[in-house]
This record gives sequence, C-alpha cells and structure tokens, in this order.
Amino acid sequence: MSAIIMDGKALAQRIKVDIAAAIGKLDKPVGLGTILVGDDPGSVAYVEGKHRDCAEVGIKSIKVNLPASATTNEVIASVNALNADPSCSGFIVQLPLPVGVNTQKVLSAINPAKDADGLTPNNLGNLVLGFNSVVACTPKAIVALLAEYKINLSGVKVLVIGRGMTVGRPLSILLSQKPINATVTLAHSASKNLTDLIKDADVVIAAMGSAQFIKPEMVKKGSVLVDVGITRDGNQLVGDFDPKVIEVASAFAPMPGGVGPMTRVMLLKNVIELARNEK
Ligand SMILES: NC(=O)C1=CN([C@@H]2O[C@H](COP(=O)(O)OP(=O)(O)OC[C@H]3O[C@@H](n4cnc5c(N)ncnc54)[C@H](OP(=O)(O)O)[C@@H]3O)[C@@H](O)[C@H]2O)C=CC1
Ligand SMILES: Nc1nc(=O)c2c([nH]1)NC[C@@H]1CN(c3ccc(C(=O)N[C@@H](CCC(=O)O)C(=O)O)cc3)C=[N+]21
Repeated sequence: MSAIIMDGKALAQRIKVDIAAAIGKLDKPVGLGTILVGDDPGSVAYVEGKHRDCAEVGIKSIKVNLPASATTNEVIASVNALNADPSCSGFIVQLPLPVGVNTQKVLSAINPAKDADGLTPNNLGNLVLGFNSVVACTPKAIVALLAEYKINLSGVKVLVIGRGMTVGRPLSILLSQKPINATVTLAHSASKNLTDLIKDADVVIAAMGSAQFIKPEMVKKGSVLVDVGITRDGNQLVGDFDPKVIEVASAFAPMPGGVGPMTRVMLLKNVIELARNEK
C-alpha cells in the first residue's frame, strides 16, 4: 500500500486565490499585525512567511519586532498599540515568547475582536463552549485538510499527540465537537501506553516536535496520519513521523508540505473574518 499524500501546499495555493478575490470585494482594507519578540530563526522565518502571504493576497501587514530582552510590560504595550490601531484588523503574537515574558498576561491583553490566532482566553473559552469564535490556525488547517481529502472523522478513533496551546489542546476540543464528532484521545509525554494508543487509532495527528518518533511498524494498517511536529536539523525540517509510514497508512499529511502551508492561509482567513466583523 502507498498512502495518498495530503498536499496542503497545493490546497493552500488554491485557497489563496479565493482569498485574494474576497479581499478585492471587501469595502475596506484588511491589515494583519505580527508581534515578534527576539530573533529565534524559526520564528523569524514564520513571521516573514506571514508577511509574504499578506503581500500576495492584498492584505496590509504591520510588523512589530521587539528584542529578546523585552519585558512583559513592553510586549503588552505593543499589544495595546495594535489593539488601538484602526488599520490593524487582527494580529498575532508569535509563540513561544522568551522565558522572561509572561505569556498568560500577553495573550490576555489581546482584544478578542483582533485575535487572529484564536488564542485569547475569551476565544478559547468560546471554542470550549461551542460558541462562534475565531479558531486557532493550525487546528483549523488540520480540519480543512482532512475535509478536502474526505476523511470521515465522525465516530472515528482519533489520537492527538501533544497538548500544546497552539495545536493539540484546541484541536482535541474542536474534533470532539459537533459536527466533527470524533472520539478523541489526547496523549502527551506522561501517557503510559502511547505505543498501544497509536496502534489502536484510525487517525493519528502528531504535534510533539519529536523527530521521526512514529515508525511504520507502530501504526495501524490503513490509518490516516497527519504530521504537524517540527524539529529543525540544521537547514532541514523533520516531522514526528518516519516518512516510511506511507507504506502502511492510507493517507498521510507530510511535514513539510501538509499542515504548515494550510496554517498560513487559515491565518489570512481569520484576519478577513475579523475585518468583516469590525463595527
Ligand atoms: N506545521 C504547523 O503548521 C505547525 C507546527 N507546529 C509544531 O507542532 C509541535 C507542537 O507545537 P506546540 O503545541 O506549540 O508545542 P508544545 O511544545 O507546546 O507541545 C508539545 C507537546 O508534545 C508533547 N510531547 C513531546 N514529546 C513527546 C513524546 N515523546 N511523547 C508524547 N508527547 C510528547 C508534550 O508533552 P507535555 O505536555 O507532557 O510536555 C507537549 O504536550 C511543535 O513541533 C511545533 O513546531 C506548531 C504549530 C504549527
Ligand atoms: N502565535 C503563534 N501562532 C502560530 O500559528 C504559530 C506560532 N505562534 N508559533 C510557531 C508555530 C509554528 N507555525 C507554523 C506555521 C507555518 C509553517 C509552515 O509554513 N511550514 C511549511 C514549511 C516552512 C519552511 O520550509 O520553513 C511546511 O510545513 O510545509 C510551519 C509552522 C505557526 N505557529
């Protein structure tokens, strides 16, 4: 067996064409802000990618870069400036923040109506309650990619590995809700029987950042696998799955080329949604 490759790069490119058209029809400009603290090469690259995407579809982008030595109050001051900036429809604070900065205080300072990442307590609370809210980009990207490939999740055993704030935790909530209706297991580094959980799952979504942790012999034949985790090895990006899993799986979203490009377009979608909702 050789798995169908879920091509997030191609799908993201198609969605971008629709996004550019939607922006052309809006009666107001759309602006996305980014706040980057420090100069971690991975974070710098992601933020630059977001600004390139904006330029491609006609979204104005606002770049705020702070040194790694910035204090919590200095980061919050930048958050407040974007909260007050009428040209900024929505913005993100690139995570993780340097260790000295209080992530809870920073995320809580973001105006929920400008929360392009869906990571404020207000929007995550709405997600838990099943109320309408801005959904975090990576969970939204994973759901959209699986839907494109008509992967049925209803009543299906889905294992999410990793309970991080940007991926695993919000994803587990989203998948368990109507209309998706998956039977979700959320695993993490304290999970005792992870190998058994992987073997038993119909769908495995790995967001650990543990290079090639999941080998072909660990997964169920015919399962659907989504690689989200990223480990940097020099210039190379390595996912959480050994790429040879394609010999066992029925469908595989690779990293790179799967969820990442979709995450970027979901951010663009979120910021348009925020611009549309502006009063
Ligand atoms: N492709 C994309 O678009 C995106 C990719 N990412 C990548 O996804 C990964 C997750 O991101 P994020 O949630 O922010 O990261 P975090 O570091 O917050 O979370 C990682 C999670 O994985 C768990 N974990 C780590 N190693 C193991 C292991 N060996 N066995 C079981 N669980 C393990 C951790 O467990 P514990 O909680 O117990 O420590 C934690 O819950 C990262 O590699 C990140 O780079 C993130 C966003 C977008
Ligand atoms: N507030 C916040 N929101 C985020 O959404 C957020 C964040 N912080 N911090 C870091 C993670 C990581 N993340 C990625 C986005 C795109 C790719 C992506 O485009 N990946 C390409 C490869 C890119 C390359 O080659 O470098 C791919 O998988 O094909 C990857 C990872 C968003 N994150």
